[in-house]
Amino acid sequence: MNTSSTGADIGVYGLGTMGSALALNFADKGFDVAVSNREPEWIKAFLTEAGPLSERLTAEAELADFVAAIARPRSILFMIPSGAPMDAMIKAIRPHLDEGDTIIDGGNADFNATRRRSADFEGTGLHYVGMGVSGGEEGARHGPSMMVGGTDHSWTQLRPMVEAIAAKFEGDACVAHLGPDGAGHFVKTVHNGIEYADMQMIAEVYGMLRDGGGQDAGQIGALFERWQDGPLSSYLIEVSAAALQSTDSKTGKPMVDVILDQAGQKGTGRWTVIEALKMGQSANTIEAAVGARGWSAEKDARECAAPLLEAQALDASLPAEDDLEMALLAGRILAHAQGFRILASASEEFDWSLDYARISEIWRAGCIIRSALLDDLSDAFRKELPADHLILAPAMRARLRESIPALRRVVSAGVSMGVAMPALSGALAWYDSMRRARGTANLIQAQRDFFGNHGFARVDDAVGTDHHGDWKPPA
Ligand SMILES: NC(=O)C1=CN([C@@H]2O[C@H](COP(=O)(O)OP(=O)(O)OC[C@H]3O[C@@H](n4cnc5c(N)ncnc54)[C@H](OP(=O)(O)O)[C@@H]3O)[C@@H](O)[C@H]2O)C=CC1
Ligand SMILES: O=C(CO)[C@H](O)[C@H](O)COP(=O)(O)O
Repeated sequence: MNTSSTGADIGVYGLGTMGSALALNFADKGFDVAVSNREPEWIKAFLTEAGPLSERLTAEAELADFVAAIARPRSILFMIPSGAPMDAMIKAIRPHLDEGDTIIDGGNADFNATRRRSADFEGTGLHYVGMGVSGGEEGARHGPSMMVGGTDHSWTQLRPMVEAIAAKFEGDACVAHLGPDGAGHFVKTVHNGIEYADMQMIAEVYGMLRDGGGQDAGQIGALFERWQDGPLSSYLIEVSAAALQSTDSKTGKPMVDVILDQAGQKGTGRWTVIEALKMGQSANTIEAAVGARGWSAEKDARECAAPLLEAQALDASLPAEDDLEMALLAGRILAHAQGFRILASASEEFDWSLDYARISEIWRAGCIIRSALLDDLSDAFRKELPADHLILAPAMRARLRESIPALRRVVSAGVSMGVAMPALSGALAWYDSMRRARGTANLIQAQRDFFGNHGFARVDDAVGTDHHGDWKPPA
């Protein structure tokens, strides 16, 4: 057991894509890093890749030696698959830890597991941090956005190191302590939900231009590249533009044309939707994006259906490029608003006091959903926000006033042409539901009371919920 206050500043366990990049980032910023990995042969390869930075690295194959190489109180970052592997590693490392040490799970973890593990650590003198990390390999190596959940003790210990390696937006480090236990992993999960929605909406516009407009990948990529200079400027538009303009060296075809149309998913989008539904919320734009990945997986059924089901399309022309751009902007605002609505519900449910302005700020650089919009969102959260709803912020209302007509034209064209736009049309449906003071749930309540005697509140007595209807018998 190491009782010494000397040793590495931090330990990084798991030298895969993210762990190795983060370890090098820490070393680059002048921190001494102890590293280890399940398969020890990767450690040697990693040290070779580190080049001169290896001077700052201490590599240990045995868990006990790895822990002993870190100065106390220790910060030990795990970048491994969450779930069972993380539980097993906690069990294995725990006997080697000392009072004040912190274990950090930097993977994409289910926040429920993070809350459970944090509760297990409570009162033991050990600390558990759930830290969402976004930015992929490049971000991890040169500046990720990080969402930290855990105790103040751990944050004090970690802060100088994570601020040093984080992406910077105009000098501001894109990392924050967002709350206790699962707060950081929850915010990362919702970040990924918004990521799914934004990716899906971009793919829907690609689909309209390809299937409705007959454009090739290069043309669409060039259009997206031009959009980088406007209000849609973002990492996801940038990578989509580059991907569409890439060529497969094997066939000479556009890269995207040789990729099977079945999207993978590791769970964070689905968790966003599940947690939202559990809290009585529906982020339908995010749901549509998760659902669309599910539909994409049904390749055999779609191939079977293609010659059997007709589009029976109506006359419509391809929307103007400006309309497509504005429709995507409206969809992006609405998807973010839905994500922040989920965060607000969770903050209330788990008593986290999440700071939405700060969350927008740490998403402005380093992470996958970074975009010009996020700077406006952080401003909006710091100013007047009627009913705590992002879409009611004056600046967002102005953006929506400009862009909703385009979203209507694009969704109408998609419906007429038979081009599926589940996320964009879902965003519009949400907007139209939210702007209607009197919706249609009065009929749902009538139906419930009619067949199940469930009761309802009256417009002239909204407090009581036990009113029943004077129902006419069915004919
Ligand atoms: N890739 C990305 O863009 C992002 C990934 N993440 C998250 O970061 C974490 C790591 O992802 P990534 O680096 O991409 O994954 P990789 O597959 O590149 O690396 C996985 C690492 O975990 C180790 N590992 C796997 N299973 C176990 C186990 N049962 N016990 C101990 N160690 C194990 C592997 O060790 P070995 O070499 O022995 O196989 C390897 O070091 C994941 O939780 C992921 O969700 C978060 C943000 C972005
Ligand atoms: O966390 C990430 C980015 O923020 C990872 O890239 C994540 O793997 C993306 O999710 P999925 O694999 O489900 O598309």
